[in-house]
Amino acid sequence: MSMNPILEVEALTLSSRANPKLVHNVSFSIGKGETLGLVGESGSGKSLTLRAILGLLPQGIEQTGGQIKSSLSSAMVFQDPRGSLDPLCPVVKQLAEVISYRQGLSRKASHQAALELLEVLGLPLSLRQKDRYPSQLSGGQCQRVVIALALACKPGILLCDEPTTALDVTVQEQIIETISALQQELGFAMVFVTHNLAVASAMCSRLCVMRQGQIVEQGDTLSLLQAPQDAYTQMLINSVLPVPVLEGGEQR
Ligand SMILES: Nc1ncnc2c1ncn2[C@@H]1O[C@H](COP(=O)(O)OP(=O)(O)OP(=O)(O)O)[C@@H](O)[C@H]1O
Repeated sequence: MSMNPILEVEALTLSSRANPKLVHNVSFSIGKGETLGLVGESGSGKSLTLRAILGLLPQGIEQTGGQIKSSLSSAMVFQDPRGSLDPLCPVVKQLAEVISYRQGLSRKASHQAALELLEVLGLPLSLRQKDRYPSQLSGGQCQRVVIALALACKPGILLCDEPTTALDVTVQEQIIETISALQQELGFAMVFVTHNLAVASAMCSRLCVMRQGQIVEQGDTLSLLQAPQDAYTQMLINSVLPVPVLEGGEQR
């Protein structure tokens, strides 16, 4: 648990009619500027936990136990970048509308702020024109826009739900670097969901390992990866494929 938490999730339980323990008794906290990773098998409740923090649970799912205390606002970067954007609205306009709504700026100032934010996110000038739509952007460029949309809310906590899963490996690395650099600059805390333990170890100071709706182990990232206490955590670490040894060469 963090010493001065800005987000405390205490004994969170999320239920649907079919399953009262989709997420069960989940507790963790994060401090200012800290990054906590949620890792674990598919369907273990990572995304639902993020959505509960955001206050946007899917229809049919309810919080039936525990509490979430947060002193700062949250914004979320979803898994599927293209699906997170309105295909019929120009990219700059989508961002300007969020800025206008969240920051109360005029139309002109919001447009200018949107252009600046897209530049910060590394979107080329050609794609920052007024008539550019999401379909004209690559997956990585869409994800940069989605991150810009989240940052337009000036969040104290950025909730990242596998933000690089839909992208190829080189673009994944660029996006991770961009998020890390922005965190350094802006100082937001993150809850970062990933299947990738290498990404988790690079991004997160602490990890929670989830299985079947529960946290089976949590702790400092290095200690947890080097000396996992729970059998499932050990299995998760062992399931990372080693880089094959090339004949006559050393393992890289
Ligand atoms: N809208 C929904 N209605 C009913 N059940 C849902 C809904 N969304 C998720 N669930 C169920 O809740 C459980 C947790 O789902 P969640 O999406 O949080 O898993 P996850 O750990 O994020 O998985 P993944 O890594 O595959 O994204 C799963 O059993 C899933 O089927």
